[in-house]
Amino acid sequence: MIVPGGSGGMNAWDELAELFADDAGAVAAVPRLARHWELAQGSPEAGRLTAVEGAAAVRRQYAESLELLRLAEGFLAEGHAAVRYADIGSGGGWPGLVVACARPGWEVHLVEPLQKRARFLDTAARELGCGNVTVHAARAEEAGRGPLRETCALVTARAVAELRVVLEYTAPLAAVGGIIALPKGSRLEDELAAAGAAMAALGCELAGVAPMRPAVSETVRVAVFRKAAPCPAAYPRRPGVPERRPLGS
Ligand SMILES: C[S@@+](CC[C@H](N)C(=O)[O-])C[C@H]1O[C@@H](n2cnc3c(N)ncnc32)[C@H](O)[C@@H]1O
Repeated sequence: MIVPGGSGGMNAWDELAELFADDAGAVAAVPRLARHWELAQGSPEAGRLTAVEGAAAVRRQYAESLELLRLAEGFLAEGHAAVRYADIGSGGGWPGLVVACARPGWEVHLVEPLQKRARFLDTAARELGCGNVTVHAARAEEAGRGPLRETCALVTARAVAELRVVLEYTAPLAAVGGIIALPKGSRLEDELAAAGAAMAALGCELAGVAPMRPAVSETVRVAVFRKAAPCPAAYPRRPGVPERRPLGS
């Protein structure tokens, strides 16, 4: 468990490095992640990026992002040294910019429609020396019809929408055979039960549900989908439609 820093003992960033000690990329990224946190807190252009503070932020934002990466990689095909990866609704950069820091060899695309957040992501990526990041100031429904369509080995989205909606945001970007990894809380079973029609329409299969290690989160599990078939041209629907009329509703 990550505990608050303070006088003596390990601070939360040291604890983060220890939690991911077997991931050299994550350990090497920790100083840049700490710098990202400073930038996020001090960014007037990005507005209020996260409600959590201090050591809790290190666990909620950074450990959960790295854990999502760890679990998703378990589902990626062998030989994924260079991966095109997209994060939808990146907000202040969780998990997309965290992954970019931990996997500098990956091509990372952050999709975030709010201009001030997209600007923050772009500035932060440059400040952190993440030359592998492209920020798309666009909605998922737009990005899913652009050059990224069906090209990504991995797509994530954290805290963006309910499952059947976020599948329509993410599935069009995943290559056939690619992985969509979505962290979810206690409503996962209900959301999965409601997502059957969306999965079938979008060419996705449930590959597994992977709980985070308790030291990272007692509650978050990652629903992992494999893109089994090409996404029909009808998806994603026009901006706003997936949320207003979720598939299967
Ligand atoms: C609650 S925030 C989560 C941000 C970040 N993923 C995190 O976990 O801290 C949701 C984000 O999704 C973005 N978002 C909402 N609808 C979207 C859409 N249709 N396409 C892409 N991003 C969207 C919002 O602008 C916002 O930044």
